[in-house]
Amino acid sequence: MIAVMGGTFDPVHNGHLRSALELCQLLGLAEVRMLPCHQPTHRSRPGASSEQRLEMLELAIAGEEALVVDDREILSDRPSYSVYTLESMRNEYGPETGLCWVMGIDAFASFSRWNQWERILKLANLVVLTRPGYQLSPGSVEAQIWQARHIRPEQLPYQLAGGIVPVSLPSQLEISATYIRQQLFRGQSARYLLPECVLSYAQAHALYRC
Ligand SMILES: Nc1ncnc2c1ncn2[C@@H]1O[C@H](COP(=O)(O)OP(=O)(O)OP(=O)(O)O)[C@@H](O)[C@H]1O
Ligand SMILES: O=C(O)c1ccc[n+]([C@@H]2O[C@H](COP(=O)([O-])O)[C@@H](O)[C@H]2O)c1
Repeated sequence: MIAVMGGTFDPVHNGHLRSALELCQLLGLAEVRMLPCHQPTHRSRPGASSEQRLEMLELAIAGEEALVVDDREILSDRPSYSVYTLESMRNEYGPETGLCWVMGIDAFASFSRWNQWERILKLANLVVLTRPGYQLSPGSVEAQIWQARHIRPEQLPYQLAGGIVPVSLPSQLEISATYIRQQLFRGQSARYLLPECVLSYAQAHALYRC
């Protein structure tokens, strides 16, 4: 089974890293693939370039066997639609490999607005990480999809795609890249929210400043 956590990672922080590591342990996976997007279609242009976000991610996970960078979106010159990415992964890993797209429930809350979301569910399972303070709106399309498709983590090895697996990880670190960027814009410290090497990189490259 292949698990991939897509993100803008502008910058990557301990909320992403700790979640990916704990998920890897919880599901008994060899690794989680960390996939930075290149040209986000759903949000404004990131503060750091694709190459800088990729370099920060590489620094952050250096020496951690359970986390692996997947640079396929950055190497591709087209808009970063997850459906294309999952098609590419399906072609690479073949029809018999289970694929899991990992996301926070905040991201899942707008899943019905993703490009070809129904096709995404034909290509992969969704692993949705619960986060304090985030809930699906009752009656929303996402709440209906959730209701219709949720499965338990133990069922994942037998389901190649189409299931939704809610996961509550032990660490629920309420860290966001938005807050980190705000701290740096204000000239305030962002220490302990992200790896020191990533913070040093951001400072050395004058990222997230006015
Ligand atoms: N602290 C966290 N704990 C668990 N999942 C997270 C956390 N922060 C982000 N995620 C999830 O990681 C994925 C990538 O997130 P992203 O790169 O947008 O980070 P972010 O901190 O939410 O950034 P921003 O504040 O810029 O929107 C998304 O699926 C998101 O839900
Ligand atoms: O394909 C889409 O339409 C789509 C819409 C919103 C988000 N995504 C992907 O979801 C991942 C998390 O997005 P974000 O904004 O939380 O960093 C990232 O890999 C995005 O490319 C994808």
